[in-house]
Amino acid sequence: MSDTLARIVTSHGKAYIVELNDGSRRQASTRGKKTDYACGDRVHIKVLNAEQAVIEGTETRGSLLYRSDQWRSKLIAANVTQIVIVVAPVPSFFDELIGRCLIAAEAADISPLICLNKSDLPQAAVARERLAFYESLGYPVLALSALEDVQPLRARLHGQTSVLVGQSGMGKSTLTNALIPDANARINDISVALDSGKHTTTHATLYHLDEKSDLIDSPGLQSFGLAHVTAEQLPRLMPDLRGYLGQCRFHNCRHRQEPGCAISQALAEGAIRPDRVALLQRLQDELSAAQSY
Ligand SMILES: Nc1nc2c(ncn2[C@@H]2O[C@H](COP(=O)(O)OP(=O)(O)OP(=O)(O)O)[C@@H](O)[C@H]2O)c(=O)[nH]1
Ligand SMILES: [Zn+2]
Repeated sequence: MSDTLARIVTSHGKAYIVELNDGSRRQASTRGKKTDYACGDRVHIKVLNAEQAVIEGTETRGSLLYRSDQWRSKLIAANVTQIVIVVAPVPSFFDELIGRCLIAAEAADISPLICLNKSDLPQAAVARERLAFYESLGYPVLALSALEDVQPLRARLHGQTSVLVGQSGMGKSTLTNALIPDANARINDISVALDSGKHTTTHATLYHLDEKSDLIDSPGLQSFGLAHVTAEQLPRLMPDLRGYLGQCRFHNCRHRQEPGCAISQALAEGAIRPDRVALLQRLQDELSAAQSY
């Protein structure tokens, strides 16, 4: 038995697969009831034999993505450096989801990339115009067609550990399959290896795109909540609102009906979009509800 470093490449309930530096893999379990490990975690393990290992602890994480709602929060991916928000002209995408993903990325200190897929469709021009707003906030937008060529995206994934997020129908699976041709087959192998007959739906898998680039795929990443952000933090995570912080008359301003609110004033003057203030207020309300549980 020896102590060594490894990376969690699959998490599936309490069962994990870890990859050692030599590229070999082991099924791994944790000590006791400890389950707060995530796909992408760099961990210390004790190798038991050619098939099995025990996870002893994790290295400090560069970032951590949660899936959270009012009631609970679950780790899904660690050490992610980039969130790719996949949108498409058809079906139409929601600014709400883009806004939430961008805030989550800011909160976790992960770079976001907005990827406009299906740019082969005629409706792509209108979608591009809608996305110009996010570009004006400083977020990169990449237009491509998963059916024609994923190379532009592959180039943007280089040197990163990325995750794809997006509404259903935007083309995440098509993109993933184009980037990792045998992804489905590998997921089946993993399910067989880890699933002892039970149905465990939450799993995340890390794929190597090349020596320096990884892609984490997780069904739980299609939408992730923001319950780990505080209501007060929110405007700081929105680049168009950030500049007004500290300018309201009251230091604990909630940016609603308060007199002397810099955000309300900017809204009245047309300097901020109404849907962005509406998103701020909706998230504030959701977070207050979650925190009172
Ligand atoms: N025209 C066009 N169609 C595409 C493109 N990429 C994906 N599609 C189509 O869009 C539909 C949805 O693609 P999926 O990859 O299943 O979308 P998804 O985001 O994984 O959706 P869920 O599985 O529901 O989460 C399919 O019919 C694809 O063939 C593209 O670049 N151009
Ligand atoms: Zn205010």
